[in-house]
Amino acid sequence: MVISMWKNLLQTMKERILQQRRMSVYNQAHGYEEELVKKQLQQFAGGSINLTKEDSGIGILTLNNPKIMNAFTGTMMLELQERVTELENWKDGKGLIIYGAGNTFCSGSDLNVVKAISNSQDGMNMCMFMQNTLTRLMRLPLITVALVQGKAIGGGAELITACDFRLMTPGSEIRFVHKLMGLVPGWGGGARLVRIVGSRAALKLLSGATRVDPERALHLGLSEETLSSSDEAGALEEARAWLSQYTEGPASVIRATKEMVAAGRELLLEAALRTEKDIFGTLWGGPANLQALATRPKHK
Ligand SMILES: CCCC(=O)SCCNC(=O)CCNC(=O)[C@H](O)C(C)(C)COP(=O)(O)OP(=O)(O)OC[C@H]1O[C@@H](n2cnc3c(N)ncnc32)[C@H](O)[C@@H]1OP(=O)(O)O
Repeated sequence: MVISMWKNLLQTMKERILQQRRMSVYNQAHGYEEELVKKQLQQFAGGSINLTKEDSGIGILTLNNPKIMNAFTGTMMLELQERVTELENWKDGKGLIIYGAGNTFCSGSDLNVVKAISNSQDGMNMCMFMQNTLTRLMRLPLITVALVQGKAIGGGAELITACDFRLMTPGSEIRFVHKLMGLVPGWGGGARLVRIVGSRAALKLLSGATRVDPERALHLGLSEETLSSSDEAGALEEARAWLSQYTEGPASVIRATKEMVAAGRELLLEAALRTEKDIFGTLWGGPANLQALATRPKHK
């Protein structure tokens, strides 16, 4: 009995690790040693990443290091990974809002960390760690929204591109300042930005280190809407209401919809079509489908 429970536990852990590896971009085959990277990031402490999971199926992820405009310390990078793992295992989740404490989004990587790991190998390790985490965030079966108040700068601008949607508050700004730091994006924000706004607009925003205000972001399709509130509580409430238009209904259907769109976005057509068929198969004849049929709805 104990042995079989132990075997089941091992099997579950193995499946979870395999699933995370499939979701990630880098593993040992790419010379990426996650445990070593984690040990190094652990040395740069400060701030936190907090997650609350609401009964409505909406999660709220807070970047919390307001003294330095929510810049990412090493431990915040580690905590972000932990929170993403928690969200991957949240089976009732439907949506996620990411925002920054203290009325501003995030000013990228903590410059103290940037200076301390300024050799190429350490930089690449940090880049692979963050790309893995943000890719897993992007692939969550949740509809994700970045609520941009204040500034989203550098790595903060990269983080918002890992969300499905962006909402901005009046006076807020998105800015890829990498060029001014002698860099290009490294957390996957360059590749994702091209897919969101197209290569010409992305090239302008990156090579000009351009300030993007809410009006320009709307015009580029980088933001969905400019909210009317500037204060934290009001903006969060507006973001919740905006997201709830898309998360109403059974979790199984919302999650399947996001997974299908993510496959369409990332895979070649034939693979995306096969994935769509597989996802369809999980819903057809299922509880939400049968209930809808039983109530004979008309979609007037
Ligand atoms: C692949 C990842 C690439 C990266 O993310 S590299 C990092 C890119 N980010 C940056 O270079 C941001 C540098 N900071 C700034 O430009 C300005 O602080 C910023 C964000 C425009 C805000 O300007 P202001 O509104 O005038 O506020 P401020 O400068 O007085 O900042 C308030 C306090 O926050 C600190 N801070 C802001 N961003 C930081 C960061 N990334 N790392 C470390 N500390 C940071 C800033 O030094 C200031 O602290 P203090 O009051 O001087 O002690």
